[in-house]
Amino acid sequence: MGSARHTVAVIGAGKIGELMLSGLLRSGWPAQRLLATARRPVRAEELATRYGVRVVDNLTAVSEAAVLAIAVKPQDAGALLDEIGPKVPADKLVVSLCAGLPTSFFSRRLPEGTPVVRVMTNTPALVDQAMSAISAGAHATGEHLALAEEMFAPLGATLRVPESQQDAVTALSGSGPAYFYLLVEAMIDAGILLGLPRQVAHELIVQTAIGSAVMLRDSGEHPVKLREAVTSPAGTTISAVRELEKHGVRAALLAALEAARDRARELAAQAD
Ligand SMILES: NC(=O)C1=CN([C@@H]2O[C@H](COP(=O)(O)OP(=O)(O)OC[C@H]3O[C@@H](n4cnc5c(N)ncnc54)[C@H](O)[C@@H]3O)[C@@H](O)[C@H]2O)C=CC1
Ligand SMILES: O=C(O)[C@@H]1CCC=N1
Repeated sequence: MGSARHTVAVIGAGKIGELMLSGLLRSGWPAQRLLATARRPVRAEELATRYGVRVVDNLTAVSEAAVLAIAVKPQDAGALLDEIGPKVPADKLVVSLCAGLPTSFFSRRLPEGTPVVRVMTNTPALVDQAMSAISAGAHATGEHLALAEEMFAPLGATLRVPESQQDAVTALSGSGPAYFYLLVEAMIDAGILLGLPRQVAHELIVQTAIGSAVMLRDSGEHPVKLREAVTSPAGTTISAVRELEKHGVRAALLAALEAARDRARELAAQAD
């Protein structure tokens, strides 16, 4: 499939589809090489005005685009594939962004030989800090993977993973931003409990989150080492850590991510 600047159609441009469109545009992908589809006319109008891309119906997208990025909810993928599946020429690349759905879900509904790539990205794509994990399905070659990487690299980091890891990836990095936001929200509430004005608590915690994240990425140190460096003997941090352990925060995270992984599997079973 060669290099970039193929026409990419985002089928079902909701939250994630819009992030893809805006990221590709920021990276210099020409607007005339992007198409989007939407169910509601108001949404179509909004996307066309905001991004200057053509919003078309699904079948037009299928015939005009070289790459079809499927960004509908997993629960809507079956109906979408009933509509477009038989009409997709086998030389198109189908890129699924859907949580849970294996590439075989698409392959079974597409003409024999159609390449399918599965990508799990996340919402920090909005600030070019996404984590996108990319897997080849049946008929997807190295070239198809490279093209998918070319589309997602401008949105942040990319990583190739075996498809068998994608449900776990979804639990970790796909849903991951939500866990961090929840932690931040809870810590801001704790600041209120301690008597700080909300705005002050917000500023303290957000900058602390950013600083900690940059250190995690750039210091090369294991998180245990970074935490130990904060934890003074008989100090404040260890008192807080004791409470976190007492309340089972570590076990809660293990159980939470396992539940997210299981939900991804359920979505696939329900869609089939
Ligand atoms: N929100 C997130 O953080 C992430 C979501 N995903 C995946 O991305 C996909 C989309 O998720 P969201 O953007 O959050 O959902 P969303 O509901 O915001 O977007 C889906 C869009 O698809 C449209 N749609 C549904 N059926 C359609 C059809 N037949 N033709 C045209 N448009 C159709 C809907 O109207 C909606 O605008 C899901 O499969 C989800 O698993 C993946 C990674 C992260
Ligand atoms: O909650 C969800 O199902 C989607 C997939 C990963 C993040 N959001």
